[in-house]
Amino acid sequence: MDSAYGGPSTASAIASPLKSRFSKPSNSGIFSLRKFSAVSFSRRSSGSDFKFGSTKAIMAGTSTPNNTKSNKPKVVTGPGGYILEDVPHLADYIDDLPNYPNPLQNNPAYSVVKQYFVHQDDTVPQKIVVHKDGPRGIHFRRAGPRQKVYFESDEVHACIVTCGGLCPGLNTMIRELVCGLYHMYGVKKVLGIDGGYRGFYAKNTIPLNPKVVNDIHKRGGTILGTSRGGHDTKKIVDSIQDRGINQVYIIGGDGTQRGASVIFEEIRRRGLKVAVAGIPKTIDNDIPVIDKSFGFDTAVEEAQRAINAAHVEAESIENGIGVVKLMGRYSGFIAMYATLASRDVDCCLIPESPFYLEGPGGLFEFIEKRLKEHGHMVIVLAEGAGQELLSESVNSMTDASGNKLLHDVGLWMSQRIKDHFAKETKFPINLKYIDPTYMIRAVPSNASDNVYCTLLAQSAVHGAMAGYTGFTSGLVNGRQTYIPFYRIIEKQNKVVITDRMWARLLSSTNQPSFLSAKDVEEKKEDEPSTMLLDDGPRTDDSLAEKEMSQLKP
Ligand SMILES: Nc1ncnc2c1ncn2[C@@H]1O[C@H](COP(=O)(O)OP(=O)(O)OP(=O)(O)O)[C@@H](O)[C@H]1O
Ligand SMILES: O=P(O)(O)OC[C@H]1O[C@](O)(CO)[C@@H](O)[C@@H]1O
Ligand SMILES: [Mg+2]
Repeated sequence: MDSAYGGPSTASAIASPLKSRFSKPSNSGIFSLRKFSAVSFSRRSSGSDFKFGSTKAIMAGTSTPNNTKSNKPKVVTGPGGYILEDVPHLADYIDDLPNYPNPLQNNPAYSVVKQYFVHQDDTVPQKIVVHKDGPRGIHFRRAGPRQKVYFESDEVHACIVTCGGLCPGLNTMIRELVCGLYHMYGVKKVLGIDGGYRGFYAKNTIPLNPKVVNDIHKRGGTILGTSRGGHDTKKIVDSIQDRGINQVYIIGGDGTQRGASVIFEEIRRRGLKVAVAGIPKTIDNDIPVIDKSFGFDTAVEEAQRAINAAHVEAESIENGIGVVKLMGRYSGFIAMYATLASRDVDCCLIPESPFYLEGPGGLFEFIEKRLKEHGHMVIVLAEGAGQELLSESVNSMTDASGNKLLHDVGLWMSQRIKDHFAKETKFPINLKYIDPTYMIRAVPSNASDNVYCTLLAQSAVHGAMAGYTGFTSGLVNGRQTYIPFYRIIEKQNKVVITDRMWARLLSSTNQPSFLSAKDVEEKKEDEPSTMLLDDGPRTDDSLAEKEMSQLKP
């Protein structure tokens, strides 16, 4: 046990934060660079630096091939419009870094698995729907164990930190990282950072081992604690350096991944042999590129309970209306998926889809129509929906991380509906408002998220052991990948209301779209397509695509 900056501290000071939290109860889709092997192929043994025939390894934004000490995106191009947006490697900026055979090859559990090791050239396409003559597009490095590792097991000193809001699965993720490090690679030194980024320099650390984390996945929250704000890059990296930490696992949402990216840049600037791995966490599912974030499935499932209660209340009384508010600050994924899953919802309102209350085609008109048809209805709204309608009193306050604080749209909406039907139409309604937001976020992860956490955690460990750094471990088209930070932080994932998924929702609820034909045209021009389980064209991106086209002669 050690305290901030590595000094000793009393056991009780360290134990207390942990104690209090403890006391609460085959290759389809994979594109391989080997397909280019007809042309000459070579690779430096120490790093991830490509040179093969017609495929060029370059840093986007520069015209200098193999400029690996640059902090520009690492992009490899190949025939047919193939682009690999690669992740940094420690050997890119540390010369003569030794490598070692992966200890997993002596582990009976793994050595019997045929092709257990991922080929170093396996990559995963971001876009799986392609046209016959279209470019192959952007790919990411496939995650998984490599033949060679760049850390000896007893040299590794790992740390884990959880930042931002809670999300189902945080404890599972911590558990799987610890167990993955211990059981797969024999790593014995793993520290938990207490209370988010600020814990690097302001708090004590928590020693972690498989025994300590054994059943934490059964509890919601995070045994490490979390926080917003408090990111001081210099102090964090000083602390990493002072403690001799050489693998940093950072679990958090978009803000956290931004923080991880600047930590990585500072570590690279100092030339430290420290691998930085991000693991995307967010109940809102607002992180781009990845199929979905862990905890999202659990949130959608848990939301069903609230929607069901709202439905039971609404149908038990004349002209009953159940209003349920779900999380989703800027992205309405939970509301959209909970609505699609439940089938009891008559209207779903999300931040991406503007709506209005009064007049023809407005929400009040729709409510009256639905009540006359069915006698009851359920409205689900994401917390960020309709904030512009409350704009007389725009909330300019932010939380410690700089996220805008929102008004309670659920309460506001409920009152507006009550007022409208009481004063203006004299149409008697019975409205019940349910806000299950924090209850949903605080539950333990479900079975599917637990499995997902295992995959993400093990991929992150394999990546760090293999010397990759500055990456987020993420699922792309159902495959584990390593994604460079700049792709994860460049924008937020949002529901695209001109995509098929939102159209499916509209046809399922039969609610108005609140959009005119002109609005739809404008939206189509503005927006990329939805990233979650949608088979529409993925027209988002691309920093690299743009940069690559600028590089073309
Ligand atoms: N641009 C940034 N640079 C450095 N650190 C950042 C940046 N943005 C956010 N952070 C830090 O990341 C941490 C988490 O950020 P935030 O509170 O926005 O949550 P998040 O990771 O986005 O998760 P969620 O939104 O799902 O709750 C905070 O400690 C914050 O200070
Ligand atoms: O109240 P808190 O804990 O700061 O966070 C609330 C926010 O966190 C989120 O759950 C994202 O993690 C948002 O949906 C929500 O707006
Ligand atoms: Mg966020």
